[in-house]
Amino acid sequence: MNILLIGCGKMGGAMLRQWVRHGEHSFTVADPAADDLPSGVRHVSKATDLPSQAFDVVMIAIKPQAIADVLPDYAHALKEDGTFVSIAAGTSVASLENVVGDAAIVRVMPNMAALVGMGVSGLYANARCTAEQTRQIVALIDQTGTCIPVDSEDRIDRLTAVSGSGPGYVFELLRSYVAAAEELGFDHDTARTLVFDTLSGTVEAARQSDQTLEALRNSVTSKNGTTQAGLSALMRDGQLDTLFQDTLQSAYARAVELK
Ligand SMILES: NC(=O)C1=CN([C@@H]2O[C@H](COP(=O)(O)OP(=O)(O)OC[C@H]3O[C@@H](n4cnc5c(N)ncnc54)[C@H](OP(=O)(O)O)[C@@H]3O)[C@@H](O)[C@H]2O)C=CC1
Ligand SMILES: O=C(O)[C@@H]1CCC=N1
Repeated sequence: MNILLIGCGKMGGAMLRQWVRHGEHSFTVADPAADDLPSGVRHVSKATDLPSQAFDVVMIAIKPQAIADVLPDYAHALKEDGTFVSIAAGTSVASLENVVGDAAIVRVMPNMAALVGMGVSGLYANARCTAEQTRQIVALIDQTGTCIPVDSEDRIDRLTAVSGSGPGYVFELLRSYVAAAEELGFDHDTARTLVFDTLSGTVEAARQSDQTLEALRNSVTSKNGTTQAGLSALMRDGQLDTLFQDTLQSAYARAVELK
């Protein structure tokens, strides 16, 4: 497919690098600020540099607040049977239709793990998308990690709170965990290795196990042992659950505000 990427910042740039690595599609980037693009990617800095109806996919990867101003200039570049794909948080299909009219529109919510080809994305296609258009976009997003199609737009906003914003929570957890390991006397590099390997090894063990997460936790918690002492400080009589619930609800509420 011939794909136009509007905005090539942190998220669009991460996905683009995976797509280029797969080598299946042609890309043009429209972003005045973009430099250091992968080789083979075309760059335009003005919408007027683009021919009409040249692209199978126009991918919107700018900030939600900029879409209404920027997208109208690029809408002419999509083929009549092409697909608009938006990765913007919140911005609804209805808001996008207000800008581009009645069109095939797919909302995708990726996450920053796409940087290493391990992203997880939700995908919602509006009623104007044919089965073939949806299949093509699912296959495209699969190249950045895992793609999970959902059948309601609200699911995309909920998924934004879980996995779209998820790397932000995980980076912060890692920062705090590493800082605590340093407080306990480890140098920074050793603290990073201990925490990162504990995290990634434990996630993999959980993925490969058929036991519940609660059973796995209990299996490493000796009665009156060190893990029990640590966990009772971490869980604080249910406050950890409340903290995660508040975190996800706050992110979801913001996605709804951005509609
Ligand atoms: N970051 C993340 O983890 C995730 C982000 N998203 C969504 O992805 C979108 C982009 O976010 P993110 O990559 O973080 O943001 P960035 O600011 O890193 O990227 C946006 C890019 O668009 C460029 N841009 C601004 N105006 C224009 C224009 N008129 N034409 C073309 N390009 C323009 C910006 O340039 P300049 O910097 O000069 O303004 C920048 O390079 C957002 O809608 C966000 O909701 C979704 C999931 C995860
Ligand atoms: O913080 C944001 O709004 C974007 C969308 C999901 C992750 N980052």
